[in-house]
Amino acid sequence: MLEESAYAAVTQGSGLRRLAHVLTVAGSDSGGGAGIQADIKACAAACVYCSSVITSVTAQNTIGVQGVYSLAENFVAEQLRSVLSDMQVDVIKTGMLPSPGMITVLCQSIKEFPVRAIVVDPVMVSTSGDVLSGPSTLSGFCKELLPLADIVTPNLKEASALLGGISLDTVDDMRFAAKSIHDFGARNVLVKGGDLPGSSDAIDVFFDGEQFHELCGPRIMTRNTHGTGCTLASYIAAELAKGTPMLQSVQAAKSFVKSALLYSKDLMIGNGPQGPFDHLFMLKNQLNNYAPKWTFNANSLLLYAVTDSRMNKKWARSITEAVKASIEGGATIIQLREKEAETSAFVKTAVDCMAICRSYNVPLLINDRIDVALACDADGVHIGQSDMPAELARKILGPGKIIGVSCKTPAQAMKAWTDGADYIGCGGVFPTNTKQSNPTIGLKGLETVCLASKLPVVAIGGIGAGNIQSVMELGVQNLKGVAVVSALFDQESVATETRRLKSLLTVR
Ligand SMILES: Cc1ncc(COP(=O)(O)OP(=O)(O)O)c(N)n1
Ligand SMILES: Cc1ncsc1CCOP(=O)(O)O
Ligand SMILES: [Mg+2]
Repeated sequence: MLEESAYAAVTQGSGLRRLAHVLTVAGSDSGGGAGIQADIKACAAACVYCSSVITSVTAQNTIGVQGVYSLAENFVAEQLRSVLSDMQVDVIKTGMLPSPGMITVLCQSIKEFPVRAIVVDPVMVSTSGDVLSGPSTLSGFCKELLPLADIVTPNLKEASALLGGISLDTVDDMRFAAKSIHDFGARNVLVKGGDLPGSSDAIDVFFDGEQFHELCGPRIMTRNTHGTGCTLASYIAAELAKGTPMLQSVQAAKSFVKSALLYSKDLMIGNGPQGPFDHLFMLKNQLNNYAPKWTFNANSLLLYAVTDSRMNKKWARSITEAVKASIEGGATIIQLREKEAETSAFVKTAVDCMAICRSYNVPLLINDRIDVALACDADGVHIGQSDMPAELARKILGPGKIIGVSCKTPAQAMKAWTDGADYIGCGGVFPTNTKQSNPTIGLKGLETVCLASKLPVVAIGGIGAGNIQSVMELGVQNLKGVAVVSALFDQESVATETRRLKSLLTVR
């Protein structure tokens, strides 16, 4: 998942690495906003290698499609053979497939050279309204390609076309469409509701054959939406290629498209009504808000130091001194939990602590305060059930920041995951004076939440030298560490106590 290297670098016996690899089979957009060009940029943004088989060349710009020149089917077959017989493709993503014969050729290649997943974007009509693959391809999509698809991503028009032209006007209609398209054999269906009238939000319906998920996001008011469908499908393919699970891949792709549209909303490329957006926006954002999410490594949860200004005051040390000592003792991630600090003092301390943490390459998170996290360019935030909702925090912070959410139940853990969190903090495990009115869940409760969580977990609450090993001995694979306040900071020597806990965590 996230801790996997963005490059999905598999170190092989020889020391060689390989990149996660998406093959896009799609049409070229001379304007560069959609088609093959969008697919390659989306994969590049997701740090995934992208090879390309071109099915058709379009003369296209921000005004519309001026011409389409489709390649001979046997030459598409030749391109497919060249790539698939030589390279280790993880995922195939399909876009414009202009003829039934092209679909047949593709399905034959998929059967001859199986890959880990197939993502089908059933491109039929361009955003400007021009037909890119006509009704003659419908049967090929439904009968040949969809049964091979791991996910298909139609917009409302495409979903309607696949279902014989039915009208789709409500979210209930979209659910019906998702289920009906699933019946063609696609394992997952994402019906995109961007065009659904009468709603300020864009609602997509995801169906995995058992459960429906409504994925809501704000409608971003911009002319620069050309290529969003291609980009979404390619980003899903890229995430799948890295090993991310399906629903999470869809969410990562939605989050990426949203950030790209927001970043590009005032761009002006071309004079027509629909402009392209900037896929590689994160390369340009010096503030790092859009830095790729893979900077989070769940192993950094191992010894998680959470500060407390009252305790540090009691022992006559500053927060910066306490943070530095805990890192020198072996803390692997820091959270500034300064409940009583005034905003300006908190920001100043946070900026100083960031400088320390950066110099040691240890991530620093801010408790509760998204504004402070933004102000000091922290690595992320930790929020509780009554703080800013994680989904909103993700919207504000973008995909590049770490978000942790406190969870006591499997349902909360599931929600944290669908909201786009990176890890959960689970507890209080044992009673503690640091947070007295907090109900405890015990080791059993911790185990239950870990087993239900799709995210890495850090245990918190009353943990110290006497019980740290009983926590880690639970031996649940996604329990990555312990978060500690008083056992580090209500002590005379922070470095000594951190070292003691670290050695207990690392004994074999
Ligand atoms: C790692 C970690 N886990 C849980 C918490 C608790 O956060 P929250 O529920 O928001 O309570 P407060 O810390 O705000 O009192 C945490 N801070 N860190
Ligand atoms: C912030 C928090 N959330 C759950 S318990 C807790 C306090 C943990 O403090 P300590 O490590 O001193 O028990
Ligand atoms: Mg909180």
